[in-house]
Order: sequence, then C-alpha cells, then structure tokens
Amino acid sequence: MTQQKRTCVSAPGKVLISGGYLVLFNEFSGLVAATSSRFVSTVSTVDSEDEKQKKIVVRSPQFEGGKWVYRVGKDLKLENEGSDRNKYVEYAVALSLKLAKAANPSAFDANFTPKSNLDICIVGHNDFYSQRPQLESLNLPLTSSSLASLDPFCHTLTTIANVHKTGLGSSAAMITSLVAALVQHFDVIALPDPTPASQTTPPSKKRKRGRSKHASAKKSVETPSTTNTEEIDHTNALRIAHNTSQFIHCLAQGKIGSGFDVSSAVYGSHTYTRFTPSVLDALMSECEASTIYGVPGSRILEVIQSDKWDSKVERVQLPPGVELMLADVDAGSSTPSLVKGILEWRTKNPKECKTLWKSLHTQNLLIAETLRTLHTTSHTSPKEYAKTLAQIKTTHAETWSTSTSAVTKHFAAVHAAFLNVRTHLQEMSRLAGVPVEPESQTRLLDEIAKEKGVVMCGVPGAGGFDAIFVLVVGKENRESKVGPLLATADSGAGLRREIVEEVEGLARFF
Ligand SMILES: Nc1ncnc2c1ncn2[C@@H]1O[C@H](COP(=O)(O)OP(=O)(O)OP(=O)(O)O)[C@@H](O)[C@H]1O
Ligand SMILES: C[C@@](O)(CCOP(=O)(O)O)CC(=O)O
Repeated sequence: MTQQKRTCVSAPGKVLISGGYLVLFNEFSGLVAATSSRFVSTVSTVDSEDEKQKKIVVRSPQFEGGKWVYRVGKDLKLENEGSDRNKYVEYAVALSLKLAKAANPSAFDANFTPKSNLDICIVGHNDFYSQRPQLESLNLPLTSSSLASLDPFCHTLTTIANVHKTGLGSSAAMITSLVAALVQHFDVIALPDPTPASQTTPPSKKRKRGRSKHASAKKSVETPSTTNTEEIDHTNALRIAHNTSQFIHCLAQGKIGSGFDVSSAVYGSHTYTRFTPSVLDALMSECEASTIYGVPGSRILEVIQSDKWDSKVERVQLPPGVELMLADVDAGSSTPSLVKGILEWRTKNPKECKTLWKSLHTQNLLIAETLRTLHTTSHTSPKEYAKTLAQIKTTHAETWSTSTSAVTKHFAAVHAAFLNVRTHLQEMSRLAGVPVEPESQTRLLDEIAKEKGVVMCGVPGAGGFDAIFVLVVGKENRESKVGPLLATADSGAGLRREIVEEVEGLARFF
C-alpha cells in the first residue's frame, strides 16, 4: 500500500463546566472547557490494485471489530462490506466526501482517482474511555499514575458498542476531527500547517505520553489575537469544519442538540451560545426522507455556507495554574432521559423555571467573566498572581474572601458563584425530580470542596452520576480522597493539524 497524500487533524474533548440545559436555548450560554485529551483522525490516499472498485477503509484500532470497509458506488454511495454499521463514521465520511466533491471537484478527483483508495485511521486518547479493564488486565491499581503508564491510544479490550465512555464527548470529537481531516485532505479548507516540534520545542524537553509533541508550544488555530474576551475569529476553515460537523453530528444522533461539544472540538474553550436549530431543520428532513445519499452535495454545501449559522463563541481560558481534573465515576447516567425530565419540568412550570434559570445564568456569567479577569491579571500583574497561586494552593476557599489581595478575592468570587450554581442545580433536581446533582454526588463534592486549593467542583454537563470535575490549584496528591482522576484540560485549544510521527503513539498504526 503506497501512500500518496496524508492529512492528520486532532480535536479536543469537552467538559461543560456550567450552563447545562440552559445552553439548549440561545438566550443563555454554556462555559465549556476543551480537554487536552483529543481524537486524532488521519486520512491517506493510497494506491489501489483494483481500478474498477474504489474503496475506503476506516480503522479504529482501539476496538475489537473496529474496521469498516466501504465500496464507493455511483454518486459516492458507500456500501458497507461488513455487517456492523457505524452510523457516525459512515455519515462523517460519506457527507464530507459529497461536500468536498461539490466544493472543489478538481482537488477531489486529483486526490481520489480511480487508481486510489482512502485509508482512514481514528484514535482517541485513553481518557475518552474508562481504562478499568486495561488496568485490571495489567494488575495495576486504579490510580492516575497507573493511567499515565498506559500506552497512548491503548486498546479498550472491547467493542465500540460495549465500551464505557467517560463523558468527554467521544462522538463529537471523533466526528469533528474526521470531518476536518477529510475536508482538509480535499482542499476544501486550509487549516494552518502543523508546526514541526523541532521548530517549537527545545529537543531536551520531555513530552507527555499520548499527546501531540508540539501541542503546548504551537499557537492554536483559534487563539484570539489580543485579549481573551473578544469573539474568536471565525476563519472560513473553522466555520466550514464547524458547520459540517454540527450537521453530521446532529444527523447521526437523530436530533439537534445544543452543539456545545462540536463547537469546543473546533474552537477550544469558550462560552458558547447555540445556533438557531432551523438552519438545519430542512436539510435534516431531506436526509431522513431520501437517505443521506439522495441529497446532492451542492445542497449540503449551500446549507454549510449559509449565513444563518449564528452560534456565538467567546474565548475563555482557565487562568494559569488552575487545573481541570475529572473523576471517572463509571456509574453512568443517560443524558437524554435527564434532558427529557428537565424539559418536561420547564414546560409544566414555566415561571418557576424562568426565575431559577435567570438567577443560574447570572452566576454562570459571573464565573466566565471572573475567569477571564483572572487570566488577564496573570499577564498584567504576574508577580502578584504567582504569589496568590502559592497561597491559594495551601489554603481553603472559605478563607479567600477575607484576603486583602484583589487576585485572591477574584478566586473567592469564582468559588462563591459556583457554590451558588450548585445550590441552584440541587434546587432544580428537587423541583424537577431529576437527579442533576444527586445526593451521593453532593456528598462527594462537599468533601472535595473542603480540600485546600479547590476553586470549584461539580457535575459537568447534564450532571447525574457520570463524572465530577474539579478546578484546582496544585493538583498533586489529590486522588486519595477523590478517586481515580484523569488529568485533562490545559491550553484549551481547538482543531489542529498534526504530524503523524510527532503524535506520541500514533505512528504504530501505519
Ligand atoms: N474511536 C471511535 N471510532 C469510531 N467511532 C467512534 C469512536 N468513538 C466513538 N465513536 C462513535 O460515537 C458513538 C458514541 O456516540 P455517543 O453520542 O453515544 O457518545 P458520546 O455521548 O459522545 O460519548 P461521551 O460519553 O464520550 O460524551 C459510537 O457509537 C461510535 O459510533
Ligand atoms: C444537557 C445539555 O445541555 C448538556 C449535556 O452535556 P453532557 O453531554 O452531559 O456533557 C445538553 C446539550 O447541551 O446538548
């Protein structure tokens, strides 16, 4: 198999820190942190021995049965050779190809000639899936150092249908990285070139496992130019990758969600205000009525390029020194049934919901605003900021508000606002009879909140029994009380091109 052209793109996972449920409506917003854990999709045009039948092979080497072979038919109809269907993968590949052919036919034909096939490889960082079976098979205890000792992109020892996900948004990060890799491969978009590690990182610097070697040093594609409060520049490439991924993710899920997960996979950490769902309604119905293969590529392109896409993305970065950690609770909750319960309560009790959500939204905005202020302060008053971090790390949050330091007071304000958020979520759980912050999670969170350096901790996204997150200064030695933690967010960057050889653990799949 001789490779002619290769394109590799990664996209981060997500943690919705605040704004769960509210973010479904565009009068509110959600604060989403992109994680350092990423999906990496690699598309290669390879030589074919059978000129009569073009094929696309998609490999997901972390899973039993993780391989799908598609025969490419008339009008780019994909015919799955096996019996196992992966709708997310098939829709992402088929619709991206249709779009690519409509948008740039000559680049499409040049990179997918009758003498070539496509080889696609999809892998996700270990944090997307519970690693308990791996650790058990290796007789390793459930600790973060055991997690860190695993191979990057390690095998899950199971099938995709049976794997335990951790809630980092595997489907959104997978679809976004795959769609972006495909449209980049066929020159529909031009993301910035990947920067070789040799040009950005001193050779002596040790790099973390399973992460792109140039990740921390490289300027991310969506980094705003001056302050971190201004709206992120929606470059055309990101806009096309975003709109296409939103469309395909909605279609694969069979519904139009808020889309915060796809948005953070593209743009990184930000406050997200959703797009108006009607931009997709008609196209979704057309795809359902005549299958995705009955809809012309030009029609998809028209919707993707429409100026009706109105989601809003405002940059928020975690202040330096504040780290996001996640506990893989592995109990699990069904997001759709939680959402159903909350939306039913909202319909039946509009006044009660309006009052509670208005007040919740105020706290959510305060948190995002104060995190931005802290980020700015870390640049404008670096000495005072560093001094404060050292104090925060060794003290309890309840003592911060009495400090004379303005920076410490900002930390106290974030802490207090998030406690208010939790009170509101507990109230919503009670009123709606839906376990958004269930009592067992409340007890666990109250325990964690008492630890030194903890700025906030809560249930991410829809809540329930899935996971908990902690924002903490000085994360060392945390896991004894909290349980197995996955270290997650850092730079908060979004979509990024990669060099296969420079993503640790990736080259072995080629
Ligand atoms: N590594 C992968 N390779 C191929 N397909 C994948 C992979 N990971 C996820 N998927 C696809 O995404 C689907 C999971 O989507 P689902 O919406 O249930 O997860 P999610 O809610 O995004 O997960 P999470 O719990 O991580 O937030 C799988 O059934 C599969 O089709
Ligand atoms: C409840 C909701 O607002 C957030 C769900 O978040 P998560 O999948 O639990 O991280 C739904 C959505 O925004 O699509």
